[in-house]
Amino acid sequence: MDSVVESYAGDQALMSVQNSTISAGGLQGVVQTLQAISYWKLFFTVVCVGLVWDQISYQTKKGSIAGPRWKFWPVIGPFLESLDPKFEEYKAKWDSGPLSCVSIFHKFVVIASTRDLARKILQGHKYVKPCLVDVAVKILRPSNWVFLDGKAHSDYRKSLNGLFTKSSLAKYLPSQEQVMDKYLEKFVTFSAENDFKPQVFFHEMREIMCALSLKAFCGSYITESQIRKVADDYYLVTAALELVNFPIILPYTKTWYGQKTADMTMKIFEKCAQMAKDHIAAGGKPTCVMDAWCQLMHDAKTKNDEDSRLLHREFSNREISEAIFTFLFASQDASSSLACWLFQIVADRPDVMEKIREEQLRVRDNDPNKPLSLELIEEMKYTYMVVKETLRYRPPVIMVPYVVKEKFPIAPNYTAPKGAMIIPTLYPALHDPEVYEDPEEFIPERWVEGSPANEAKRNWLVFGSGSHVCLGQTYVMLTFTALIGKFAMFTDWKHEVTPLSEKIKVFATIFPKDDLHLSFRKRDPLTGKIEV
Ligand code: HEM
Repeated sequence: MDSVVESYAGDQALMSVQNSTISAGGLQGVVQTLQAISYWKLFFTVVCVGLVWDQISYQTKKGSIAGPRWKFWPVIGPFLESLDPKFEEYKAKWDSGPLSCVSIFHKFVVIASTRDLARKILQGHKYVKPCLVDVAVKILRPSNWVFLDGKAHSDYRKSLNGLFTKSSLAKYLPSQEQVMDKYLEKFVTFSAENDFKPQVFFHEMREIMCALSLKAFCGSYITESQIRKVADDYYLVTAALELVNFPIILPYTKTWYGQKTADMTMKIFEKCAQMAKDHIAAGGKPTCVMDAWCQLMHDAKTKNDEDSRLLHREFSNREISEAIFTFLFASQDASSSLACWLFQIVADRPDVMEKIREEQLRVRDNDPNKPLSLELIEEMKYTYMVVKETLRYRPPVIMVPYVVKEKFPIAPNYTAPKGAMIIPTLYPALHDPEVYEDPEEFIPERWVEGSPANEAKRNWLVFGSGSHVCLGQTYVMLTFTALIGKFAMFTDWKHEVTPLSEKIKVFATIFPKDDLHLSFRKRDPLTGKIEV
């Protein structure tokens, strides 16, 4: 970099601009000088000044925190590496210091890798707000609630909280169980078609997650073919919202396909919202998130406390569809990541599988067909701990990008500049050896009540913290405890361990690098007999 700066700095153009400006002593002199220099000289002068400015700006913002001494690649910074992010590179960055930085194009990025700094950012809503890629506004639409900040955001959030309470979630379980039963069969059939030889299950895991969410959100208002269409196309939205993407939507590009898929999905949701309104208006009982929302609006009419007043207005079908789309957006990648690791980890540990199976039958009094209910899931203490430990061991979301709204004195020796991206990392806190003994080991029992892990609430950053903490966290714990329990009872699945199984691939969230090779067979839950 030094040589680049020096070679441009040596260019006579810069010198001649300065000298003649001073001697002419006025505007006329400047104009004459500019006329005298060639376009090439002017061009190189501008480039040169830009490069020097880029380095100075980087140095000023970096201050004393860890990070490259200079921007090795002028202007672009480590842009090319960011196109193919590697977990090991992220980890090296976290290990380089509690606060570190990089600069990509004009974006200055601060990374916080200790528990306390991560929490400080997540809870620092006075200084920061969530940062989505530029194109997200177009895909999720500018009117979407996720772009609200401060009081407007917290009021809107309050009106949504009622959709994810335990009592509301209990009402979505019957339709979710239907999806689980369907996919039990589907995974076995898919495996049979490949002679039960292990095959990539990454896409199947994404599909079941999408189907489970859509059923919980839209209940019976969404048809099977609509579920299939959204599940098939949803990856186009993930690809469109990758951290590095072209901010203008041009036809037939990734972002264009992403926007088309989002519009198609929101259209479906709008129709479902009207059906939910009609159902509740006719005195029907809520069975999905949309119903629950309409019921809350309906019930609020006769109440006048502060929270009910937030629901006094009629949320339009379009508004409901946009919010439900954000739930799908927030859930799809993280849930697929959890599903992949959970099925891999349990298959690789027969003792864990055995304990889950034993518990599943015990809590059902040996009736494997006992329907799912909130009370039943709450008895599945061991299975719950397996889900929780998977989330700690392989947290789906490793970093949460925020943007600095106003100068943020994050540490005694460092103030993050306005406009910078600031990223609290969640992984290091969840692998902190001071809190989790043998953090690289998978130990579900570490979560028993009263244990050091359970008491260390400040380290539990899997779902974030503060005003944007995950809205779906209870949903995640209940759904996954129920899901892995049912699969353990009714199927026997084998995982083919490859050299890449334990390696981490970053694709928005984290996945096994070999895309998960599995095979499922039917199993009799009472005798343990496996169908061949
Ligand atoms: C394993 C699954 C999941 C993980 C690990 C996860 C994790 C997270 C994290 C880390 C955040 C950012 C929190 C912060 O900034 O402090 C978040 C936000 C959010 N999550 Fe989740 N999530 C998961 C599933 C879900 C599901 C299933 C839903 C919906 C049903 C959901 C809805 C949301 C929403 C709406 C937000 C934004 C909240 C706001 O801005 O107020 N998430 N999640």
